[in-house]
Amino acid sequence: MEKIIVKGGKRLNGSVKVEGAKNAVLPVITASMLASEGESVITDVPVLADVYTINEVLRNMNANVQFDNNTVYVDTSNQLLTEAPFEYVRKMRASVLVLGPLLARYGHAKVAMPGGCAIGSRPIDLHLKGFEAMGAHVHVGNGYVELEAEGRLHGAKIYLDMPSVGATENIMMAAALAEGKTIIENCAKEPEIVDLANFLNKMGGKVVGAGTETIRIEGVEKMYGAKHTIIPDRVEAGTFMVASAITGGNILIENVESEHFRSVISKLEEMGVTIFDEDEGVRVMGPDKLLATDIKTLPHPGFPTDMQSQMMALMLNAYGTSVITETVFENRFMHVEEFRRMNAKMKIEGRSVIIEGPGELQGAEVAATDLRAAAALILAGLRADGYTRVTELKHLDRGYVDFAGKLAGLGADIERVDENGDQVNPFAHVTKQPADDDIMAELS
Ligand SMILES: CC(=O)N[C@H]1[C@@H](OP(=O)(O)OP(=O)(O)OC[C@H]2O[C@@H](n3ccc(=O)[nH]c3=O)[C@H](O)[C@@H]2O)O[C@H](CO)[C@@H](O)[C@@H]1O
Ligand SMILES: C=C(OP(=O)(O)O)C(=O)O
Repeated sequence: MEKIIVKGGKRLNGSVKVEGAKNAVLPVITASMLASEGESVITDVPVLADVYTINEVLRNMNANVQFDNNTVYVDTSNQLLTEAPFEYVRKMRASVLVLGPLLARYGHAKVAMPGGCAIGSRPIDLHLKGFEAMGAHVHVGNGYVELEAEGRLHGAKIYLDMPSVGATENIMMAAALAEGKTIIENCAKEPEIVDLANFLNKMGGKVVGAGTETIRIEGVEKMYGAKHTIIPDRVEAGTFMVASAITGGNILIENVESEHFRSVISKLEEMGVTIFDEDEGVRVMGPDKLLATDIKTLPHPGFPTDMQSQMMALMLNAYGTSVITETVFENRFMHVEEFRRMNAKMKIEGRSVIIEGPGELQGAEVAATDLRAAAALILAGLRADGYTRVTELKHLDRGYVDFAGKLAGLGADIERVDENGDQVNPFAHVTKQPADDDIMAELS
């Protein structure tokens, strides 16, 4: 079993480049299935396990997909199959994002029903309600959800009970090829939604209002492959900001859109971190003494749930009482038990965690419970006394490209080893690009 071993105590220094956003590239790759003519060329694609998974999903549906040099080429001009089996949805919930494009293009889509996961029950009822409003029949049974429409979907006015990112994306993609106008109210406003809308428009779609709470889509009859560059990953950027803050470091984070994570910047500043824009990126300097603060996770532009566990690692080192309230996912505190193994003093009260800091964090054997928890445990290890060994790295590899290597490049005492203690870098293939099958086998 691979593990990351980190020895605490080094101040980070230098610069690090952020990848394209995982949560933007997954819907963009599925949206490319809307094209019945021409190839889509998607650049700045991060070399992540989730990208390999979504590429495999598309290939299994008969799409022609190549991934080379951070660029994904998708050609879906031939007839596609309309089913995504359990083996993919089990690996990655975002596989449900094939529903909207397939339904719109073929009037049929069948996908294994995603179950709950380590962060919550995560139903897809809002996606399905949206499809129904556009004329689809929904059948759920034998572990699958199957959608059927007679003829073209029709535009509809859809109010989302909550601003779900996935439901907004799936409905936007379905509406892009529907007949007439769709209005999605109370939709998600995340930067990844705007990125998807921009891509749809390049494909010939007519989407306006992305980034606000109402999106209007005028359906078109046909869409075409398009060129698109993925936005920078705001969660990876935020994770490196915490890495600098927790070590009292001084790092430049390159390839960022700081307006995408204002809420994170403002909380870090409250904790005493110095942050400013430079020509090449954002400079982040950690203070000698971190101050406690409170955060409540919310849909964008509120504080992102995907930064909650990393902030917890930081608050464990801050002076005073910090409170984290998680309102987006009902079960995103699995990492608390792992932090306790590192001698963290904290208690869970309902949907909040109360942290008394600063604790004396000690290195320990810990297991990642989801991808952000994996990063958070490594961040805590950067400051803990002695060695922290983090296992279950399959979670980390879903969302971070060579996290240990990038931290080592900033001066951290960190290595990734296999069961024999030999150093490994699962993303060394970034430069050599072996066959995708080898990478899938390596990552599974
Ligand atoms: C691949 C991707 O982009 N993943 C992100 C996406 O996940 P995802 O798109 O799954 O998250 P949603 O915004 O849909 O979920 C938010 C909340 O809405 C609930 N819900 C959602 C859909 C639905 O039909 N019914 C329902 O009740 C969920 O259980 C959750 O409690 O947004 C989350 C919230 O910012 C992020 O943490 C994930 O990293
Ligand atoms: C929860 C996340 O991703 P996913 O929705 O793919 O599980 C995440 O990126 O933190």
